[in-house]
Amino acid sequence: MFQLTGIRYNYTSEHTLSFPDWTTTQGDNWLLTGISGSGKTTLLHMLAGLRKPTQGTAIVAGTNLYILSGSKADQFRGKNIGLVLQKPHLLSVLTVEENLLLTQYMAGLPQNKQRIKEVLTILGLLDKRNSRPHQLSQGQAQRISIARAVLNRPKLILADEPTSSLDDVNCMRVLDLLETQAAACAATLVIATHDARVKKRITNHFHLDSVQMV
Ligand SMILES: Nc1ncnc2c1ncn2[C@@H]1O[C@H](COP(=O)(O)OP(=O)(O)OP(=O)(O)O)[C@@H](O)[C@H]1O
Repeated sequence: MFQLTGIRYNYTSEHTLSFPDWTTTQGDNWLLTGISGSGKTTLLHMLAGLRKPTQGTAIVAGTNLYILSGSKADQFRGKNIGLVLQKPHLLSVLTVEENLLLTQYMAGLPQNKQRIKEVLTILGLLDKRNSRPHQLSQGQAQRISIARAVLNRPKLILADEPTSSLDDVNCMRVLDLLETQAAACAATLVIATHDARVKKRITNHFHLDSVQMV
């Protein structure tokens, strides 16, 4: 599904992160683990095309990610990659439904309120479609960010510490949602986490050994 080769990232000239190569198959679920500072978030951002590595290539869904730029990169990401970040990053001036319409628009897809209704129904949030982000609980906002990530039926879903601030019940609920929604899209799912509760559930592990500095 994706293939990362020879990836390095420089935050500064003295600070280069070097990542092992990584290949996944469509529909696999993966855990991305490693101690704090080992580069999990940096790697997820590169997989999403939000950061370009200093060296290396990423083929995602058959496309060479880093040769895309501008609106082409945005549209590719919007159609093919669903992102669940630590904080939901919903636009506060828009309602839940408007945030999701924006997700379709950014991907260059036609407005599809029926699909929004379907996803909100699956996630138990249809009654929140006219709410603004500040009117949601933390758990509800987290589920909206999952709704946004799966809305365009991506081929790859990336989640960065999606459960770290959740209690056990909500942790399992979020994992169930991520797994079932990824399966429904036949997407590859990558969850970056420190959370031992998540580690028990997913068998494929990609571990960043230590801070990979060269
Ligand atoms: N904006 C930045 N400028 C300089 N260095 C950075 C920046 N962001 C991250 N780093 C460094 O890059 C390394 C990897 O950071 P990253 O956030 O990817 O790690 P992580 O494994 O996700 O950590 P955590 O588990 O604590 O979230 C760390 O050494 C960090 O200090």
